[in-house]
Order: sequence, then C-alpha cells, then structure tokens
Amino acid sequence: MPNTAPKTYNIVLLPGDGVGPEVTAAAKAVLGVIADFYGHRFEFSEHLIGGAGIDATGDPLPPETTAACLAADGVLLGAVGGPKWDGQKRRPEEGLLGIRKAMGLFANLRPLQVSPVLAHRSPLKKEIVEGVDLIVFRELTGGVYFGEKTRTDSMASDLCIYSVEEIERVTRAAFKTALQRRGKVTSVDKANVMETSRLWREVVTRIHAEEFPQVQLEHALVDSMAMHLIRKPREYDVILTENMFGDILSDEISVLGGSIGLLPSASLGEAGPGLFEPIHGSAPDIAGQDLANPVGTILSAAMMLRHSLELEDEATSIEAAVAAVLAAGATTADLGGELGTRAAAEAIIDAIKAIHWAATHRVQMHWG
Ligand SMILES: NC(=O)C1=CN([C@@H]2O[C@H](COP(=O)(O)OP(=O)(O)OC[C@H]3O[C@@H](n4cnc5c(N)ncnc54)[C@H](O)[C@@H]3O)[C@@H](O)[C@H]2O)C=CC1
Ligand SMILES: CC(C)CC(=O)C(=O)O
Ligand SMILES: [Mg+2]
Repeated sequence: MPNTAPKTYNIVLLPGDGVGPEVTAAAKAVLGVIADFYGHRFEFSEHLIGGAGIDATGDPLPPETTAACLAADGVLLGAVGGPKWDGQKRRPEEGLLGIRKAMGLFANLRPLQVSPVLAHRSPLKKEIVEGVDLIVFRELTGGVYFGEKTRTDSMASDLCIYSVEEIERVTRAAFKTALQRRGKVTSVDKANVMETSRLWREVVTRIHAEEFPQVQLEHALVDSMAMHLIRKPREYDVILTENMFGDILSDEISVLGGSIGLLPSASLGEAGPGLFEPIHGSAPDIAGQDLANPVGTILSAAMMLRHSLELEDEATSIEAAVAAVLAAGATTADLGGELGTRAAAEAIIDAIKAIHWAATHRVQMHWG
C-alpha cells in the first residue's frame, strides 16, 4: 500500500570490491521489488570506489563518484579492499574514508538486535545474547583514521585528533537516539591514557549535564568494555565512541548476532544524503562464490529508505521479511544454511511479496 505519492528517487550504488558487488546486487533486487509494490521509481546508478576505482582510473574515489553521491537521495555501498591492492601506492580504503569525509558523515549507526532464532548461532550462551538490543554510535570522520600520517625507514606515526565540535555533534546524535530508546548512553574512551579521550569524556559529560540530564550516562574504558560486551551485552542501549574504537567494538559484537554478515549501518551527517553499508569488509576469502550473506546490505538498504528517503513503511517491510526468512532458517552458510547470496535475496523478496499480499487482503476484507 503506497504511503506517499509516487516519486522518483536517485539511488547511487557503490559496489566496490570482493563480495561488495554480490551483496549490492542482492539489495538492489530487493529495492526493485519494494519500488514496484509501493509505486515509487528508484533510479539506480553505479559508480566506482575502492580497488575498482584504482583499477579503472587510478583513483579509489574518482571525482565523478563524489559528485554523484552528493547529488543522490541515498547511497548504498558494498565494501572496498582486498589483498590485490596491498603494497600499491593508492589504497582502496582511501576511497571509503574520502567519501565519508566528502559527504560530512560524522555519525555511523550500527544497530544490533539478536534474533531469538539465531541466538544459538553465537558462540556465547543463549541466555547471555538473547534479547540484546543496542546501537553503536561511532564517530566517523575524525580520530586516528584521518590524522596526519608519517613514515620513514625506521618509524611511522598516525596522529589522533578530535575537536570539541566533532565530539559534540556525534554526542548530541547519540543522546537524541537514547531518548527514543531505553534512555541509556555508555560512552567508551581510553581516558586513562589518551588526551583525545580525556577531551571526549569532558565534552560528553558537559553535553549530558546541559542538554540531556534525563538520559542515564556511564563512561567505560575501551579495553574492559570489550570484555563487558561479551559478558553482559544486554545491559547496553546506546554505545557512543570514537572512530577506531567503534570500528573494532562493532565487529566484536557482530558475533553475538551469529554472523558479521547480518549487521547493517547508516552513516549520517547534518544534512544531505546518507551512506549505507554493511559493517563487514570485502571478504576476499569468499568473494565471487555466491557465499556472502546479503542480509547486512539488505538491512542497510532498509536503513537508507528510513533515514534518507523517509520511506518508513517500506523499510519496515524489508525488516519484517528478513526476520521471517531468518526465523524460517533460510540462511547462507555463515549461519549454517545452504542458500547462496542470490537465493537468500530471493527468499527475502518472496517474503516481501507474502507480507504485501497479506496486508492487501486484510485491507480488502476490512473494506468489504
Ligand atoms: N566498509 C568496508 O568497505 C570495509 C572494508 N574492509 C576491507 O575488507 C578487506 C577484508 O578485511 P577482513 O579483515 O577480512 O574483514 P571482512 O569483514 O571482509 O571479513 C572478515 C570475515 O568475515 C567473513 N564475512 C564478511 N562478510 C561476510 C558476509 N557478508 N557473509 C559471510 N561472511 C562474511 C569473511 O568471509 C571473513 O572470514 C580488507 O581489505 C579491509 O580493509 C574491512 C572492513 C570494512
Ligand atoms: C576504512 C574502513 C576499511 C574502516 C572499517 O573497517 C569500517 O568502517 O568498518
Ligand atoms: Mg570495520
């Protein structure tokens, strides 16, 4: 049932490298079905990034890719990188860091809900992981990934810099989200050692006191947090942290949900389109074999519909279809199933059709 007037949306796809093209194609197929059912027009255009950009143009972020992303309604990315480009002058990962910076995407949201039907896939006990519902707010355009790098024959350095403003904006975003959830923020830093972390803690504490006193705030050091996240993950609601800590902790917690292939993310700025991508990388070990789990990318497409295109019903129907398919045990090999990437996407498409059919018939019965 359409919830908005038919409209054209310009969606940029950045397939990238490794499994990136496979999982992006799966999500594109799902989006095509959503467009048909809801009466929207999704205009897709594919652009180069990462190793694919290096191979074709020598640049991991060709200028036309940046221009297309800035003009898009939403951007969906697969993954970049792989051993093929090791030791080369330009690195695929530069392309991803570059587009995040160019689009001003300072907040990377990485939600994790452990499905009861998949709790047994975690190496941790079912009673520890069942019911986990948290979201990582990772600062995305600052910190050590973006600081100056130096290299001589005998030493190397990576500078970690954070400004007050960079910390404030992601902190506000995390607190606002906590108000819509269970009202708790855990801010993660390394304030016992790092000056950037001491500034981080001061700024988070001040924003909390001045603007969000109704939210419960706790601070944690990243090393013990890595332990707590596998000992008592259900205690966490919103986890707020800097760029590198968020990158590492979110891969760690993906294990709670059964597979890194399940987790989506949204990268958002103050304005303009967001960029949506699974949290995993290019998975060179399984690339090109129809083995990758497409769910993280398909759920990222749902986040794109919600956050950038403002199509909430459409996003919810994708999420409901994914939940139904996982509950039925129709999964890829990482979750113990037998489906390939394409078949897993087809199963989700069939579930969308079934959900849509049921909704349509309920409406007709009501009218009748
Ligand atoms: N956003 C991005 O584009 C990212 C790119 N990378 C790049 O990816 C390359 C490989 O990095 P890795 O450390 O191996 O991390 P990775 O996330 O690509 O793979 C780690 C493990 O998880 C598995 N895995 C990942 N995605 C999966 C999926 N959808 N379904 C089933 N299994 C999946 C892989 O097979 C591998 O065993 C590197 O070049 C790295 O820089 C890494 C992380 C993020
Ligand atoms: C630049 C990327 C490869 C960093 C990363 O691992 C991520 O964003 O998950
Ligand atoms: Mg990562």
